[in-house]
Amino acid sequence: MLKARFTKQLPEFKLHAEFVMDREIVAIVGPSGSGKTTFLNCLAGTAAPDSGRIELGGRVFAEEGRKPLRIQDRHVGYLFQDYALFPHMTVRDNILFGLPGRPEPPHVRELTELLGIRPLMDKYPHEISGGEKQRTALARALAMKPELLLLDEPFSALDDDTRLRCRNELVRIHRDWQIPVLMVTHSMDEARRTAGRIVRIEKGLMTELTAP
Ligand SMILES: Nc1ncnc2c1ncn2[C@@H]1O[C@H](COP(=O)(O)OP(=O)(O)OP(=O)(O)O)[C@@H](O)[C@H]1O
Repeated sequence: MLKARFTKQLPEFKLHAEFVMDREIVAIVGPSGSGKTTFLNCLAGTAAPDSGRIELGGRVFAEEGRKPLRIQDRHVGYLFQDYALFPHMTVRDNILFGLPGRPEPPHVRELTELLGIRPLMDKYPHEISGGEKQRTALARALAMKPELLLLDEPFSALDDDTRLRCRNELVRIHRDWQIPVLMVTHSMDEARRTAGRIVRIEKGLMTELTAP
C-alpha cells in the first residue's frame, strides 16, 4: 500500500497530495504544468515534499522532521518522460545499470525476452527506435525489482501499434509482478484502457475521477 499525504510549494501554486493506492494501476491525468511530474518526483525521491508523509508498505520515504529515505533505498522504478537512457552505454548496460553483480540475473533475461529487446542488447540508444527506447527504459525501471513503478507519459512518443503492444506488455507485467503502478498520461483514452482508477491533478489539487 502506498500512502502519500504531503504538500510542496511550486512557483505558481502548491501541490496538495492526498493519495492512497494498492497493487493496482492508477493513471494520473491533468493539464500541462499541473504538478503530475512533481508528484512522481516526490515519491521517487528526486524532489522533496515541504511537509507531510509518504510511505510504501510500512517503509517511510519522507516525514516531517526526519531525513528522507535515500533514492536507492526506496526500490522505486521510474520511467522518465524522455526515457533518460545513457547515450554512451549499450541497451544491456543501460538495463543493468545500478544492479549489483554481473552477469545479468535470470529475471532480467526474462524481462528483456518478454519486452522483445534481446536482439538490441549490444546496440546504443541512437541506433534504436523510439518504441525500442521506451521498452529499454521500461526494462531498466523493472530490472531492479521495484516495489512501486512510476511511468511518466510512457507511451506518448509511440505510434499506435507500438503503443498498443507496449500497453499490453505493461498490463501483463503488472499481472505477473503485482506491484502498484502509477502512470502519468495526457490521454484519457489510454488512462481508461490501462488503469483501474484515474486521478486528476489540476493546479496541484488531486481528485479521483469516477467511471462514467
Ligand atoms: N524544479 C523546479 N523548479 C521550478 N519550478 C518547477 C520545478 N519543477 C516543476 N516546476 C514548475 O511546477 C509546475 C508543475 O510542473 P510539473 O512538471 O510537475 O507539471 P506536469 O503536470 O508534470 O506538466 P507536464 O504535463 O507538462 O509534464 C510547473 O509550473 C513547472 O514549471
